[in-house]
Amino acid sequence: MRRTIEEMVGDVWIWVLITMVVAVIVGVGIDKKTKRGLKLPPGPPAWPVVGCLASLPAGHPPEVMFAKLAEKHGELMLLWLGSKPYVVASSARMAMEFLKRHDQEFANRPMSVVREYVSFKGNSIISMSASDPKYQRLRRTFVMELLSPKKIAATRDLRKDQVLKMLRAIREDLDAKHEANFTEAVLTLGMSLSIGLLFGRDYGGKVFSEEIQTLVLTFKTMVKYLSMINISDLIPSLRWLDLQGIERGLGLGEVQLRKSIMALIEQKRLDKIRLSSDEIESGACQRDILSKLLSLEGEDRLDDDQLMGVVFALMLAGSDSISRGVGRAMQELLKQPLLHQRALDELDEVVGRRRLVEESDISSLPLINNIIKETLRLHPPAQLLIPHGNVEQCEVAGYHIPARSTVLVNLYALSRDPSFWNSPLEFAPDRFVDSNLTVQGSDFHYIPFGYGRRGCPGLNLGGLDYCTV
Ligand code: HEM
Repeated sequence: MRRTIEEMVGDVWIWVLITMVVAVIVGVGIDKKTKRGLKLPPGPPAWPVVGCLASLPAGHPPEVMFAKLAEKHGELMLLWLGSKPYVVASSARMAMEFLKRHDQEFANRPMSVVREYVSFKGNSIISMSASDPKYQRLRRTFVMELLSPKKIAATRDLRKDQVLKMLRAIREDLDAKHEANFTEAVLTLGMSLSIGLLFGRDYGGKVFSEEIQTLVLTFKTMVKYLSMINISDLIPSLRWLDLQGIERGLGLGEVQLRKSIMALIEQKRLDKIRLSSDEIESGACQRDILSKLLSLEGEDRLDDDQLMGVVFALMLAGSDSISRGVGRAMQELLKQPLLHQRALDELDEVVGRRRLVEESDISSLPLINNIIKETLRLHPPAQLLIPHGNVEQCEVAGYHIPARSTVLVNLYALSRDPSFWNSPLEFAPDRFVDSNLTVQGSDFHYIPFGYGRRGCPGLNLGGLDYCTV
């Protein structure tokens, strides 16, 4: 029997109603069980199902909203967003509790709908569980080999090529149109640095091959979903409705991503078969990250989902952080012509105008180094780090943290804390003169790369990329 659209829509709403009622009952149950006899961190009052969503200060980016709430509720807060517990650390002391003292308990990554798709079902280095032996081996390979200072030094020419290509592109645009889109140029550079590192030097550059162009386009769509708040994450019982249509888009994007990344992986596999024994001997099959990952054997061997997960994670970690940071540094310099001039004078004195900056010059450029440190203080690419998570309920600073909480360390609040920073809102690179603060994170009020077992393995490369650009 044919049913009218009205009847079908009516059915959907009956299901929404039933789901909400069940969720309220379950929500109240969970709420009571979680709160009984436990000292939970302070936070805004929460209603079943929607939690404290209605009382959040609207119209701000999440890090600003959480910093505002922390002024009222304190350095450690528990927010029920929908039916999910979110714990926000807003001070250096609390950052140390989670990232150092309780590092092991909070070294997992909570899953979300979008992360399921972009990690190819939890198979990316960013989202694998910290207790998974495969994650531990992969992370060791990254830190000790792929992103080690020696390996990074070996890829110096690749970075130089990419920067030269960007400068040439800007020059050509200036000559032809008397204007150049610097933001676009830096975005392309961030992407080509990542792609070059992942796939090898032939793949980077201003003009990407067709496969790479498709990959970059799909990548950008998926990144957009990453920054959206998805109702299905906050109220999982409504996931089947996909109210914002996000999961539909993610499904289509994932199919395209798989196609594009697998084509590149297959190409690499073929390239490897064609190499002569001399080339294999000289290490030619391990020059880029993907070739090295394809050469892992035995228990280290990665399956296709894990390879794709790593490719996406590195495109995200490498390209976005660099291009956003460099853009922010330029904006700050344009606002302060005197500081800009001092930076140019330093470059003139140390490098001159006849050659480009070499990576070996960087240690002789104190002001440029401090500009980068200050940019990473005020505009870290991951203002809330990447969410951490715990499996079991545990105690932190005298408070019970519910099992399966999402833990956010708010760098925005840390880097504006007046007990650590004078005039914290000012972009003032000279604050780092005679200071021992380093980006390695020995002081918890300054941890732009995170800290501990989930801290950024690309720290050496990230810093270099900034300086070179
Ligand atoms: C200035 C540039 C960069 C900054 C500021 C930065 C910052 C961060 C931060 C804050 C995290 C999360 C730490 C946590 O959750 O505790 C992270 C994770 C990560 N970063 Fe970076 N990053 C940068 C560049 C890079 C580069 C160039 C790469 C690699 C090519 C990279 C690879 C990664 C990976 C794989 C993770 C996930 C680690 C894990 O979950 O075990 N990053 N980064």
